[in-house]
Amino acid sequence: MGCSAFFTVPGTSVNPRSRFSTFVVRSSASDLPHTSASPPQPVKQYHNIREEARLHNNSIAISTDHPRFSAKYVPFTAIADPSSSTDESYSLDEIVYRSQSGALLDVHHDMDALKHFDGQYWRSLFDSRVGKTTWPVGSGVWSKKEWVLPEIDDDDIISAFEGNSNLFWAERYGKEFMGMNDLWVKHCGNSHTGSFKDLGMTVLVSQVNRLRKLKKPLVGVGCASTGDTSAALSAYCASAGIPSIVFLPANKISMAQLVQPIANGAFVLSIDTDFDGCMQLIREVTAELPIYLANSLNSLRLEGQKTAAIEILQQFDWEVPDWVIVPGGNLGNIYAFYKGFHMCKELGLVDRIPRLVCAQAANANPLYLYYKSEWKEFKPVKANATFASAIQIGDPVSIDRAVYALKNSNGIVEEATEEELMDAMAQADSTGMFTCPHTGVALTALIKLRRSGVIGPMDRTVVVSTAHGLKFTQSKIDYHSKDIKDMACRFANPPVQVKADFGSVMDVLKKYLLSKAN
Ligand SMILES: Cc1ncc(COP(=O)(O)O)c(C=O)c1O
Ligand SMILES: N[C@@H](CCOP(=O)(O)O)C(=O)O
Repeated sequence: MGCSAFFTVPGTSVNPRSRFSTFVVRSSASDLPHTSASPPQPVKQYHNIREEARLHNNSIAISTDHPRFSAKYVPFTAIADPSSSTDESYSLDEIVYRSQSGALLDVHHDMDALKHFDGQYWRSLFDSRVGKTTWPVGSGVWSKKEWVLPEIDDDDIISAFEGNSNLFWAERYGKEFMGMNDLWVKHCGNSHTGSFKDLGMTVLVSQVNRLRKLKKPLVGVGCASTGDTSAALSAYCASAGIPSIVFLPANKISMAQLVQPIANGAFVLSIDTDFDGCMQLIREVTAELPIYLANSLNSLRLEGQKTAAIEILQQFDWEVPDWVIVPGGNLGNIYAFYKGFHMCKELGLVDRIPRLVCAQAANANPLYLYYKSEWKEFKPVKANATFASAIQIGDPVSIDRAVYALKNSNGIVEEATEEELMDAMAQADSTGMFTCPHTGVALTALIKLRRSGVIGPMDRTVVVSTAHGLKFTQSKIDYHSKDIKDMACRFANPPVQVKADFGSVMDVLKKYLLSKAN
């Protein structure tokens, strides 16, 4: 390169006309290694995408003549019943999880400020950010930053460019098993730690990062988990260099989920109880120790999770699907979906919201029972073992949020037995997906609602797949080995043992091809 040689950061290419060109600084010759092969007049480049964000303020790419975007905590009761007027509210920089009366909190955005721009403006802004590596708005969550955590400094954000997950057209599954042409699966499990929890955890851990810089007394972040929250928490904390502490119910989560926080350096407590027991313990512990609570009881999480709903609308070019089906456990996510859709309607991006379906495992179905009682009386249940182990939850913390979401979306609750959910998962896999058992629960709800005619053949329907199937391989192995007590495993596809000789291989292959030719 002679005199114009560039001294580059390894692994980066230097294009002087790139958006990074303002960061190229000519170094003095004495800064540089001098060999006879490299003459001493290079240019040193030390850019990175955070620095670029610092200079350009990528997220507030909006003119300054608008009201300031802001958000605060308010009691959820004020959202659910606006007539119960209260002026109780808290800054997002406070460490608070419940209202004075013990109610859940909600992150409330200054909607008047957001309404300064019309729906078309927001659609174009969000669309312009998809598929980029711009910090932080290249993330599917932070591309909606003004609606998520508008006041956080881009520099405090901890992101793995989560979100922007595939919305899969389930063409063959839809046609062959559902008689549908417009069936979609939102693969939220195709994500950094393999579940939708990344969407919420980037927000929560970013805010913790900010709180620690503000010298708030927080030594670490903790959660109770059925395996996915703990994986996301430990990964984002590890990325930020913040200690994470996870409470796991002993022997109730998959091996793949258990190894995630271990690998990411979390302090892992395996506790001889179920998820509800762990949840109770983490609530007590976070009230006593400088550990920030990372479960969805903390409404910050839902701000990130709601972006999956916005993303679905965006992926359909802002056309609203008829149905969205979400598996439910602790019940934060169904509300997050509702909130995302509702904000899009309120801010004029769309003119209606989809009907929501929450799907539960029959072995852990407190919401389903409540729905069936026509919302008369909620009773927590003792959650029994289920292959959908991440939703083995009997006393969901977000029950009030879920009921609100369902009532306001003309929603439905369905349930799936173990056999139903495993068959649905296997059937979906046989058409090219690799789903988790929780997705099997959601697919079962779809099967039932199609069978009863509630969901029509032409209805555009989205099934939310919440985790990657690779986290749950043991359940698939058991199913395909027909190794599950009292389950027919109708769609099992076990491997065929065959002798290592040409004749034996030919015999089994001919038999197989004949069965396929018919
Ligand atoms: C894979 C998976 N699916 C679904 C859920 C249910 O989400 P929520 O607890 O928000 O209802 C969870 C966690 O609870 C999960 O880990
Ligand atoms: N499935 C969850 C259960 C906890 O839910 P959260 O959303 O309240 O953290 C998990 O993976 O731990």
